[in-house]
Amino acid sequence: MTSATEQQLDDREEAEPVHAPAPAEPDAFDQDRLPAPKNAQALLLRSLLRPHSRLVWLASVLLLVQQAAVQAGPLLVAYAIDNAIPQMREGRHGALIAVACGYLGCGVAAGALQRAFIRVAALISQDVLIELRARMFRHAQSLSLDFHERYTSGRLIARATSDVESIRELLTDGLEELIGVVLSVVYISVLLIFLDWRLGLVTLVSYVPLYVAIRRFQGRSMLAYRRRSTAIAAVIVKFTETMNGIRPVKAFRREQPNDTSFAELNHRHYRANGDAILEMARYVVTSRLIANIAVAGIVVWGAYRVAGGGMALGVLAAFVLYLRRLYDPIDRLGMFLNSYQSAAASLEKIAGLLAQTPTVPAPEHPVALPPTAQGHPGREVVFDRVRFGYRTGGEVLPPFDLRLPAGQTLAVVGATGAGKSTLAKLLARFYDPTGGRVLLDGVPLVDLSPADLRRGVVMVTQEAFLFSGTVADNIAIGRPDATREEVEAAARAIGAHDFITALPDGYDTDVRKRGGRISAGQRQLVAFARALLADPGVLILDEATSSLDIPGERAVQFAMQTVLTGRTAVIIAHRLSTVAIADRVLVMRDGRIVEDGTPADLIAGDGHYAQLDAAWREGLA
Ligand SMILES: Nc1ncnc2c1ncn2[C@@H]1O[C@H](COP(=O)(O)OP(=O)(O)OP(=O)(O)O)[C@@H](O)[C@H]1O
Repeated sequence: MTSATEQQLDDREEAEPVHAPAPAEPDAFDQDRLPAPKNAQALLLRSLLRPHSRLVWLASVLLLVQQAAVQAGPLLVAYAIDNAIPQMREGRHGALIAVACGYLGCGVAAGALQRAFIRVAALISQDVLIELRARMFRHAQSLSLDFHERYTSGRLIARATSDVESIRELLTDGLEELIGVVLSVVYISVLLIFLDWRLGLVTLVSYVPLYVAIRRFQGRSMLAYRRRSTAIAAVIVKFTETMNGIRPVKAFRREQPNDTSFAELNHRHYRANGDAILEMARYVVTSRLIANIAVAGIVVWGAYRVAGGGMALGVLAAFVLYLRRLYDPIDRLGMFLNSYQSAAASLEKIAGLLAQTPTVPAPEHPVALPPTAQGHPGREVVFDRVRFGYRTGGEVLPPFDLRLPAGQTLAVVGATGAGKSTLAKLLARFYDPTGGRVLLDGVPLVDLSPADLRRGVVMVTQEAFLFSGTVADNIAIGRPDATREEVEAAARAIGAHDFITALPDGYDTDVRKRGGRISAGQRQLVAFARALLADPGVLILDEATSSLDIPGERAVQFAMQTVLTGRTAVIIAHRLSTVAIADRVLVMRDGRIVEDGTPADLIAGDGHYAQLDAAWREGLA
């Protein structure tokens, strides 16, 4: 589990001053930006757009033609000044009418094409966003437990909300303008050269300092956006972590310190945002200055040439109109680049997340579990020279062998940190051993299909988590195709039927809306009913450490015995009463099995379990 301390360390890592020089290479340990192959972003984008390739082509053609219609205007003005007006002086109005009709036609066509483009682009962007969210959800669910223990749920929420939102902003607001500006620069440059190559060349020369300014801005603003995106993720992480842990927050009066650390994170986001805006302001000032110098130079030179008869007045007028169209959006280009940078930073993070592969992969060629003996759901479990260490630390379980015959109930006891949960997690295949194999009825767990594995082994965790939905839905998670009768039968067998029917809507009570009414003991009963319905061959119970009242304790004990009947079971036991019902007890210390025997045998000895038992009994007395 990611402890609060680990989280704070992560937060502190992210809390570097914003103005500190950014590292040249992204830090691989900065978990907000997971390492990904270099072209992961491009591949992701391509894979998202591929199903819409026809629409992408259609949108491109619409935009190309629309820009051509838009850019025809100044050419028509030049024609009107240099040809239509002289013809009017001779009493011929045809050319002017043709120009006016052409201007109007281009305007109407540009509008209609833009409308069509917006509709097509909206179709593409909506589909891309839906697919992206679905992929992230699917992928995050498929990733193994060790990923989720390192990458907090707050970070995942940040990916699915603020990062997807910045991509949405680009797709729905910025992309059309960005491509429009690029297209208009290309069209206008060609037209300017066509109108007057000398002045056209001067315009092209002005692109050099503009290009330098844009590149500079892009580099700096990318860093600013990365910082901003990391900062907003930290804000979301802090927010979700605090609200998820609202009970300990209240119990330990953490409100004030939380306010302080949240304010720091919030302020960090504020500063990162400020940096991005400042970069934008610098760029706008520089690009305007360059544009104004270029326009002034071209107008002066153009005026001399018109005065000297080397250039038509209409051509100069068209030139000035085009220059306005060229340089005006260059300011806005910074803004669009900003939204592009922000989306690129987000896409980078999402691509990093999607590039993660499960460390506990499903087998390519699954092996089927053999059927169990008639009327006997239990399966044999074998740990064969198994050893294990978490990725982030040393060896937790040195090599060991363990065989559980089908139907045996094993209680695992030991001090905190002894390795009990780790052993259970290996059996549930939340992790794969670093060495050796875990076998279920002779089949290695790594060879079982996910469906067979979940039918074979079920783990009931301490917190007995309830999902939003009704009580019946929560029980049916054990077997989604179960009928209401089967759900009720499981609840009855566990002894949960009476309390469930006493709830306001019985089995249809929404556990989230009325979650407060379901006590810790009752939650455990629901979790047992769920496990009973799932009917696994092997059941792992991580017994809750919190003690219940005596009737609650009895109810849970009864339910536990019901659910264990005939199954192979591993119970991480914290109560004497639980160990007493086990066929066998395993005592663990520092990852090693130090005692193994029946409860009676171990009590009769003078080992660790005998001492533990004596202490328990003393406590009870
Ligand atoms: N996700 C993890 N990453 C790294 N180390 C871990 C992780 N989970 C547990 N550990 C370490 O592995 C060792 C065994 O932990 P484990 O949770 O299996 O003990 P336990 O006996 O179940 O303890 P408890 O009774 O407190 O739950 C401990 O040293 C613990 O710090």
